[in-house]
Amino acid sequence: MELTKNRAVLDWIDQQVKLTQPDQVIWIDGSEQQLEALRKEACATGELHELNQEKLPGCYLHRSDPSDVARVESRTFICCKKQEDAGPTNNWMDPEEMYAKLHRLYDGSMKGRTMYVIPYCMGVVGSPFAKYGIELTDSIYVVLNMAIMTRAGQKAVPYLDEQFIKGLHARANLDPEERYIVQFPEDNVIMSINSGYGGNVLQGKKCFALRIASNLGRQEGWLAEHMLILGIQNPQGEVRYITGAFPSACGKTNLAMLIPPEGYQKNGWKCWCVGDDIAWIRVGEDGRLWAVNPEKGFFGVAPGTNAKSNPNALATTQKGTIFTNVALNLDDNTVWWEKLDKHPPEHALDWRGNPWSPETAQGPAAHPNSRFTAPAENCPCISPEFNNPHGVPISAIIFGGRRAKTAPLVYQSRNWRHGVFVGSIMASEKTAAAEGTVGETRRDPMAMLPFCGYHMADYWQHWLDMERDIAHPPKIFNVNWFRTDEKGEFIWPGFGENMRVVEWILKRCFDEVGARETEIGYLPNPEDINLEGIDVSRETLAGLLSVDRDLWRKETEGIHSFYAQFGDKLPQALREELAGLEDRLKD
Ligand SMILES: Nc1nc2c(ncn2[C@@H]2O[C@H](COP(=O)(O)OP(=O)(O)OP(=O)(O)O)[C@@H](O)[C@H]2O)c(=O)[nH]1
Ligand SMILES: O=C([O-])CC(=O)C(=O)O
Ligand SMILES: [Mn+2]
Repeated sequence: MELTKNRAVLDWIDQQVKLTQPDQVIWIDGSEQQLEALRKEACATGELHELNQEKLPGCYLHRSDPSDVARVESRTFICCKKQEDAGPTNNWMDPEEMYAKLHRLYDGSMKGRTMYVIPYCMGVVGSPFAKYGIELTDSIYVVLNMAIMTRAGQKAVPYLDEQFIKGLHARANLDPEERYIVQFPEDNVIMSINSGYGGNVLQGKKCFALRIASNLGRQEGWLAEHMLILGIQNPQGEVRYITGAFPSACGKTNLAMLIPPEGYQKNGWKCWCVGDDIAWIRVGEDGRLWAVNPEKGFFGVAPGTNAKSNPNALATTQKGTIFTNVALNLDDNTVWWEKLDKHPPEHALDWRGNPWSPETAQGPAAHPNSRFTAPAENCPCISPEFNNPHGVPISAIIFGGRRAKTAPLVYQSRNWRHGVFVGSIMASEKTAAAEGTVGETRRDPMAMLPFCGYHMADYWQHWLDMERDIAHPPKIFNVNWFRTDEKGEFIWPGFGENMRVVEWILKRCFDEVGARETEIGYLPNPEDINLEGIDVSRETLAGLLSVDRDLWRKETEGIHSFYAQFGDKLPQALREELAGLEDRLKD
């Protein structure tokens, strides 16, 4: 039954029904009863596998097509009227041409299938900062994931107005050559086809909350960012919030759920997770930046998650979770992935569904980009502010990536403008979160390369312009947990121990510690990072905090060639920041 009489909504749905020709149309009301019926149906068809309900209540396993396991950046398009508005880092096609192409692909694509209508809200329902959309999909997997990741169903319906975001997804025949993830920012339309993988087809996430929302943020004066939001409570009971932008699979979920080391806990430190992937950030009436997490769940990387690295994430996945492309432990009908524990299951099916055992293994049991979709409310450290419609005030913004060498453990930018520069030159070694060669270094400004829905240079200008409105800007930092030694091993223990760096960052924000000025920004005096209780010597730390002038000179060459593609559009402020850095690196 239709959940609304809103003509604009119904007319648009009618058009999509005519195009895709499903056998039936079902509105998702968000009720547990309806979702449970869909889970049953998906289990009957093999789309989901029910896991051990005693050990993992409400948990299911899904295997995607082996050709469809990560975001496909080469098939992701920003279709605005002028190519120049999409910029050199986005794929572009003329909207009319793209609509024509897509209409051919969607034509009759839902014949014999059901179209589900998912009304949903990004943000807290009814909040002045929330945004609403509808995703039409023929995939139960998408419905069940959207129900975890967004505030979906009846409750979003009264808020669907003229500006609602229109999304259409069809699995079609999963042909990788005809796979398209398309955003039309001028029409607030999202269309994805021939994929069933999360990041491509859970449209609330990257398509809406980043690519479309970054456009809305630019028009309306706010920022949509690929950032975690973390609250840190000190022994005095004050909670301070930081956001962090790291590229995909570079540690946002892990930092967002950080558990302070024992010594810190004894002294009364505690951390709270507000968000692990996306932050919508606005200037508050008090002149500070305030961040909300528009999502309601976590779509997190499974491999590497374990009781030691991220016990909060592991606990979050123990009920009501959908696992995608992990291994199935046949001994007790539970899940397994690399590094979950030391003992791989004796009898297992790998992520493709083929028999797998540690002795005969040809490859990993779980896909390196296998994921869990888990409700945020399961998280033991979920912030009491999680549902606060105004969000939380931000003291620091952290950028970071995987760099084996160049970037030190942490440094602070000189000011907002320099901080925007530091974000714009972010680089990281590629991970399995997207198609392509793992390990190659690529520039990923603000971790937004695949997610910025307009011209990257205009986006930097928007960041620079925001300064005018922020009376009390957060301080901006860069971190790198991933420096390696000669043997290629990580030098810094990372994970919970990153608290030591976060403490220094907060002290800087509240003028509680000094720093030394270097060519690239302010670095900690090594004695100011607490090393109590870890096996890291002062010398090792000094190494992690060193700035190799030769490497940085090479780095500036890389920045030049990266910046070159933006031509005249590159903000003058960033040109000047680069020149300043080069100057300071001269002998
Ligand atoms: N060495 C080291 N590895 C880390 C650290 N934090 C996270 N990782 C590893 O990085 C990988 C991805 O981490 P996540 O926290 O899931 O990454 P994310 O940024 O949330 O990724 P997306 O969901 O793709 O946006 C996992 O394999 C982690 O084990 C750290 O401090 N040190
Ligand atoms: O979108 C996805 O597939 C998961 C994600 O968070 C990312 O890749 O940054
Ligand atoms: Mn992400």
